[in-house]
Amino acid sequence: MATIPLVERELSAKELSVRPVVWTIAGSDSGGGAGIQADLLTLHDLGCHGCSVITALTAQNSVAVTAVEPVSAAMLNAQLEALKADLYPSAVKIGLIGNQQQLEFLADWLGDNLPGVPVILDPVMVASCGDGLQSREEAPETDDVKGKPCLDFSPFVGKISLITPNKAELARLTGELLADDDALVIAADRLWQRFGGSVLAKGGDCPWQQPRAKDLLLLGDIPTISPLHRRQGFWLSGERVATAHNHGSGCTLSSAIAAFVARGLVLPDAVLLAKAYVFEGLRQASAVGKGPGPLARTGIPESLTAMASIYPLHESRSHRLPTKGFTRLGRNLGVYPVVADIDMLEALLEAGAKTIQLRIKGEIGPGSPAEADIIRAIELGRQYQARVFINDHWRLAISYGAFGVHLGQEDVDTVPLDAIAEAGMALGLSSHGLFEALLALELHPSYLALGHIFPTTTKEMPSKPQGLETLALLTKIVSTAVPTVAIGGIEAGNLPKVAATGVDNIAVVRAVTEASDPAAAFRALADAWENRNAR
Ligand SMILES: Cc1ncc(COP(=O)(O)OP(=O)(O)O)c(N)n1
Ligand SMILES: Cc1ncsc1CCOP(=O)(O)O
Ligand SMILES: [Mg+2]
Repeated sequence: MATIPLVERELSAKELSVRPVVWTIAGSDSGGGAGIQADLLTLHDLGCHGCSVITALTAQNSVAVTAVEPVSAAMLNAQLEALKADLYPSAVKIGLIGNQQQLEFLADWLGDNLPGVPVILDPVMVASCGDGLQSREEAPETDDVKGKPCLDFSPFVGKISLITPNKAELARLTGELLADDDALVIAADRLWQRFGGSVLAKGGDCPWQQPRAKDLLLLGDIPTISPLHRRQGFWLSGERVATAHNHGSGCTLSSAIAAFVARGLVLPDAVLLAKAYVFEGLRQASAVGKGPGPLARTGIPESLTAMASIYPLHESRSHRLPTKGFTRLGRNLGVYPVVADIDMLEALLEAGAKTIQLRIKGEIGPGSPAEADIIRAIELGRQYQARVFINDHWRLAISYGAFGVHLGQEDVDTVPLDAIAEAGMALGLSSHGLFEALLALELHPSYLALGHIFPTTTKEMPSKPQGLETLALLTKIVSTAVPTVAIGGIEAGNLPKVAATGVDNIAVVRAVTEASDPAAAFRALADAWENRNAR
């Protein structure tokens, strides 16, 4: 099936026809900076086809909201039914809801008609110019952000994937007075417990967060992310952009999240990309009217500098950052076989492998044959002057002076990384998507594995295959910082397409281990990889 490339912005007519459909259910901003207008610009810019369900008309410009008029219940229903009949969505973003009656209707309608479709709810209550956006009787004018919520969002409980309140909205939704990060965490947690799904509590309007702004991401029980990160909280810390031109930033963020989710990214990856998109949009924003101007539309973010830094809420990995760095490697590691058998490891070294991994799963007892294999693999590495990585068994790797260790995300919280660095060893880390890649980068590994690219039977994976487009995007984002290794389902037939993503290296299991002649299969892959740019 043709898809729209995540990294190339020139789209062919065919690619345009495969844009995923995303609905924005929101208010019209006559000024063009926020609401439906911002959402449609965002969705188009991010390769989606945006459809709109208008909840309310607002008369506004860049300095004030002068009138708000909810559409009738019949009109709301007609828009939803028209779209459902022909333009079924891959994701839905909800912004301004005109009144309580609309809210209740929407919650029921979405539950009944779009089961399983991801819904991103931006609980819009106040425009960036400070004016309330619900009709007057719904939102009595007040400066007190702790006041009663304008709307009762409880009909959405259990029906949304993500809710994205800013500080003022979080305060109103929870009735909490928010004056510091501790209060923000408590309030976001309450919302999380109440709504299910995930919460992104935005910190841009938290005056105490200086010089960086931090959003709190509380992830729900998402089956397609690592169990390690389900029901966990993370701070996403980003540079504040000094600009007055931020009109529609919340709308842009939530519609960008919906766009990336519709394009198949898991929620935490979609949130990070959307945050980077808003960051770039703010950096390049300029005035249109007399007040705050709209964000620029700058396409899918590809730069590491636009990405937020991630810190687990309950534990900072930073204190485990080794003072000594891990061995630095050049970009080119050669085709990287991952094997469980010591004789095969030797045969592949003989065939010219310069980077190789011994991957023996399970406990290894002292004096066991598996321990002997690890010792032998390390010796062979010295003999053949190759980079031999030991998977998982870091104690043995340190004891016998291996070149390096390969660890998964689940290991980095328990393994003393200092000991690996102090031993002068290299560290390879796994990642399954952007969120994990950025988490891993905080530890400055020697290389970063990006997987799994294609379906694999070698290992049971909770995540979906990343595919070539995501691999290309991840490579663009991280490869300025670390050598990259693609893994998962890679073999001679798909090697040219993998090479075209720009990833630095490939790692393979079955393509070598299941070949009738593993050494010959390795040599053929190595030859194809070395000559990848010559074809
Ligand atoms: C090069 C390379 N990339 C990824 C992995 C996977 O490692 P991990 O996530 O620790 O899973 P296991 O291999 O331990 O099952 C790898 N081994 N090598
Ligand atoms: C260990 C591992 N980690 C991510 S994918 C994978 C297995 C890759 O094996 P194969 O090359 O046989 O698909
Ligand atoms: Mg492992």
